[in-house]
Amino acid sequence: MILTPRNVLTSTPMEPFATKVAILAQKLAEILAEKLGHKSSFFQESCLPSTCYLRLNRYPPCPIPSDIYGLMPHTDSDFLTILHQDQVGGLQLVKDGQWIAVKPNPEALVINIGDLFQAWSNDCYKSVKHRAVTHPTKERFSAAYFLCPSYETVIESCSMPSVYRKFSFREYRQKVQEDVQLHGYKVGLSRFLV
Ligand SMILES: O=C(O)CCC(=O)C(=O)O
Ligand SMILES: [Fe+2]
Repeated sequence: MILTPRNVLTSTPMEPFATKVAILAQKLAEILAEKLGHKSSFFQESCLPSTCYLRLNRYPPCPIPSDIYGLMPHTDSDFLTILHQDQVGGLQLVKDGQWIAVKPNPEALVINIGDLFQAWSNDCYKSVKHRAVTHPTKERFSAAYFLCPSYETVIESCSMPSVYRKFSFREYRQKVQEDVQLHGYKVGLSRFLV
């Protein structure tokens, strides 16, 4: 289920969560930019309530979890993602070339760097490859908030020489879709190497 700020804010119990994570996402983006020496209003100007969204994931139990992913390995095509997961567990990420499980903690939020922050930071921050595996007997829920810019936003490295050529978010989404249709998987940032 995809919740945009419009439908989130009118009717669901997700409203307080959405409102809080939206503020948190902006703060985190600013802090991460500042760490690189950039005091920037870029994220506030380009990531608007209408361009960010919340995705509610439900993973039904699966009797053959080793054969079927809840969510295929991927990187997120945004600046950053704030993820809340329940106590079941299933999120895994690649660290030093190995898949590792993220210990589930419903009291904590997981922050994932997305492709756009990697490009903007000129590879200082890396978007993390992750996946969700299923559980043989338990249903699992997670909620992910994606800090995304408008399609017109141009992503340009904050330092030189730039690893990636500049591109609009629209161009990025189109390339991802094209690759998925053509090859069955997302290629991602390497398509935009200089
Ligand atoms: O459910 C999870 O743990 C991961 C969700 C996720 O990666 C996504 O929605 O992009
Ligand atoms: Fe993801």
